[in-house]
Amino acid sequence: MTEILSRAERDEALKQMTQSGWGEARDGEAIAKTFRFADFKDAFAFMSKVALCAEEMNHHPEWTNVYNRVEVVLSTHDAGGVTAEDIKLAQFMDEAATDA
Ligand SMILES: C[C@H](O)[C@H](O)[C@H]1CNC2=NC(N)=NC(=O)C2=N1
Repeated sequence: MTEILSRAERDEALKQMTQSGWGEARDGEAIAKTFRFADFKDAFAFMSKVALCAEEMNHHPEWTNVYNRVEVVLSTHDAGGVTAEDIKLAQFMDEAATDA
């Protein structure tokens, strides 16, 4: 079972990711980011790429899509907080978004 990150570990990971727009959510039990794309097609292409990675990782985002925006919240439900899996998926999302 993936171990939950300590607050210090999570804050350290977040420090690196804050530059790319990730922030704390749910009182530290999740991380969140809103991605904006040129249009719906690009937003959906991003979601399709991430969906395949999430399935591969067996680690899934909570997300909403409105036209060119994708709002994402990541947390490890089984652990009740932020784990390395969330950081790994967040990093994949950042890369997938730049490919859009
Ligand atoms: C049964 C299934 O393996 C688990 O529910 C997986 C699926 N995807 C998941 N996704 C996320 N974000 N957190 C989890 O704890 C999780 N657990």
